[in-house]
Amino acid sequence: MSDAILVINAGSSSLKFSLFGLEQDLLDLTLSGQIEELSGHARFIARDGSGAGVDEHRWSDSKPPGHVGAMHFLRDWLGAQLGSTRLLGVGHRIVHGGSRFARPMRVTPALIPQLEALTPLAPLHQPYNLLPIKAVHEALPDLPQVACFDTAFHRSQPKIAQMYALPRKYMEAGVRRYGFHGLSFEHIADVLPSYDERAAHGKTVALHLGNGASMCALDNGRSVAATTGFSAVEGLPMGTRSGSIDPGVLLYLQQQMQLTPSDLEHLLYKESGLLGVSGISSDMRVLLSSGNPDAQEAIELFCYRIGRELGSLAAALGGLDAVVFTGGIGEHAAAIRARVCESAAWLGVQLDDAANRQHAPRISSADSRASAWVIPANEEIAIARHTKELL
Ligand SMILES: Nc1ncnc2c1ncn2[C@@H]1O[C@H](COP(=O)(O)OP(=O)(O)O)[C@@H](O)[C@H]1O
Ligand SMILES: CC(=O)OP(=O)(O)O
Ligand SMILES: [Mg+2]
Repeated sequence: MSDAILVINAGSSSLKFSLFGLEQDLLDLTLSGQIEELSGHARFIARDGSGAGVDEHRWSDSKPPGHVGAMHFLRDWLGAQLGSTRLLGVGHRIVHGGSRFARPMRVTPALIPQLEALTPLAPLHQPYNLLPIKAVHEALPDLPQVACFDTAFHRSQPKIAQMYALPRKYMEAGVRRYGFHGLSFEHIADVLPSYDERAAHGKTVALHLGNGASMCALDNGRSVAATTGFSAVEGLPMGTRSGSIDPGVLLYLQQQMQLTPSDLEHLLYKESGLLGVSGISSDMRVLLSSGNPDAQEAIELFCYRIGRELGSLAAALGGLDAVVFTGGIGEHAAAIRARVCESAAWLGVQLDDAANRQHAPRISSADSRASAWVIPANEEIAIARHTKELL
């Protein structure tokens, strides 16, 4: 009988899983998959450890599974796959750990309401993250579960980087910068020494450019600043999120254009970013292949904001030794990386065009003062490692 750890990454629109075999203390990916667009054109795809497809399924557009249906599907599907494999535990990505949880936590009945209480801080992520924890707890109460927080990696930031200039009572009430995508940045910091010692121990900006997008300043592998703050809306424009916006705009929209708080939430999280500016799609692939001028402007704004944030994070670091691209866009969109690197020429980044087109790990030229890298995102391995350690 073999042992395994299951990792679940439940997002706002997708449910992903990875199964890691555990042999002689080594984690080995044996199965992974995801159900995407849970409330739209829902589809399931599963792959084995080598990346070869093993199964797929589609739901009719009129009957998407939603989060609960997707979980039931996955429970039955995984149940059939596990055979004699013994599950040692389940690790989960939890977007918000608040100011309290700075490291992964073993799930107990007492922890669940504490995590639920953080829902107002991440209304579009936290409830979905908690759903599978509760489902596993109800079905298999003795199976150990571990909660791994996206915010935890950023607790190393100096206090000043975590502050807003509001009266102190608001900071004391939890209104502060938390930072997100921490599991992805932690993975980058973990593997960076095998790519570039100077980047690993120096001043590096990691760019997680996926559907959600953010950047993190790493000094010797520790987060010292990030573009996301109190919520996962701050910072870069994202697939459907606005990114940073003058708070005066929100007051104006409420007071003069009569948007309610829930209208504003929908606008900022679901209707803005690449989708809002292009009017076409939140998907970078669609925008890159579109001749529509609004789509091109959405891309231009995305890259412009990244360029400005890069300058800001380099200032927080006091220099720049390297940039690292990760996430769906960061790993696959050579044209976006080229634009970002071009805007970072003043910081010493010089692209090697051929390497960039091949998504080679090193995409900067040999004489580039700061190096540039493409490293695949792997939040799941970070979660699996924490889960193994806590068990
Ligand atoms: N080959 C590609 N070229 C350009 N963009 C891509 C490519 N593959 C994926 N992307 C983009 O990556 C984004 C999704 O990133 P991903 O990290 O997979 O998302 P999530 O945040 O949901 O995990 C989408 O905007 C998608 O268009
Ligand atoms: C925190 C966040 O933005 O997550 P995601 O990229 O999964 O939406
Ligand atoms: Mg993601």
